[in-house]
Amino acid sequence: MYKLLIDAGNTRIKTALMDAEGHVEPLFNTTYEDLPNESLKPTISAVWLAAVAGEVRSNIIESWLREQGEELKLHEVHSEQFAFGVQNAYSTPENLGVDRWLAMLGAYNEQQKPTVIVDAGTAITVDWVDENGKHLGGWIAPGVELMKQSVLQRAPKVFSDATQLYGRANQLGTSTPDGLLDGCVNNFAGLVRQALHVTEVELDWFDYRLIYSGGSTPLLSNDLKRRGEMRSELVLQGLALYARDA
Ligand SMILES: Nc1ncnc2c1ncn2[C@@H]1O[C@H](COP(=O)(O)OP(=O)(O)OP(=O)(O)O)[C@@H](O)[C@H]1O
Ligand SMILES: CC(C)(CO)[C@@H](O)C(=O)NCCC(=O)O
Ligand SMILES: [K+]
Repeated sequence: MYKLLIDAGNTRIKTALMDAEGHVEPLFNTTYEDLPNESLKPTISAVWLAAVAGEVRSNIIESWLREQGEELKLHEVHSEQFAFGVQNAYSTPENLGVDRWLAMLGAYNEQQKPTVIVDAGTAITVDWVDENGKHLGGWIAPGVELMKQSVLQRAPKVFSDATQLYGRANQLGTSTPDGLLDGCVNNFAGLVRQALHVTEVELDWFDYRLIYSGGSTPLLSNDLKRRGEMRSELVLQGLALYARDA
């Protein structure tokens, strides 16, 4: 029997299976539209869900689970004030996105070190956790795709019939579409550099862990990528802590 872990983001759904020994294996990563094409083969005993995308999208997942036939017990995880060694910085802890919460739990339970987590998906979030598991706070900024869309919506002369899919770090655009795509990617890169600046100059951390996750991470320049680890499955690792504990 396996436990099914589900990280339901605003764009994508990422899943993993946890076996009886507590080992976690990735299962699938898909969109809400394509979820009906997925089916559960192994026998599942229960489901652990982290959902940030609201009721409509949670309903899509719940109805998909019902279609899988078995009577599955669904455990929805929410952000807490304190769990698995991590102390939430929010005075209203449940307001913190459960994806951010679980990524911090996943990271801190691997290594009790000062940690910076950058998750670049629909939105870009940055969170800081110190060596005692204290969440110091974080940032929420628009994701790279959202930045592009927000300019397109409000500036009629900016268009985007780009020949390339993504912008380029450290490059200068010489057309409207390239300027827009490159501008958005470099805005993301600038946010990461600012996060490192705050970490090193304001917090005075020097030996710290930098973790990246999310679909836009490949857009960062190599020098920034080299400074961190790519760990897009950390939310699932956080869910696994709850699933193992049950
Ligand atoms: N190969 C890629 N290269 C660059 N950007 C990408 C790539 N794949 C996806 N993206 C971008 O990543 C962002 C969303 O990431 P993705 O689709 O992986 O969801 P996610 O990171 O799981 O986000 P969420 O958790 O919000 O669902 C979008 O801006 C998308 O354009
Ligand atoms: C910021 C996102 C959208 C990132 O996925 C998610 O974590 C969320 O909806 N958070 C709620 C608000 C907060 O974290 O303060
Ligand atoms: K996410």
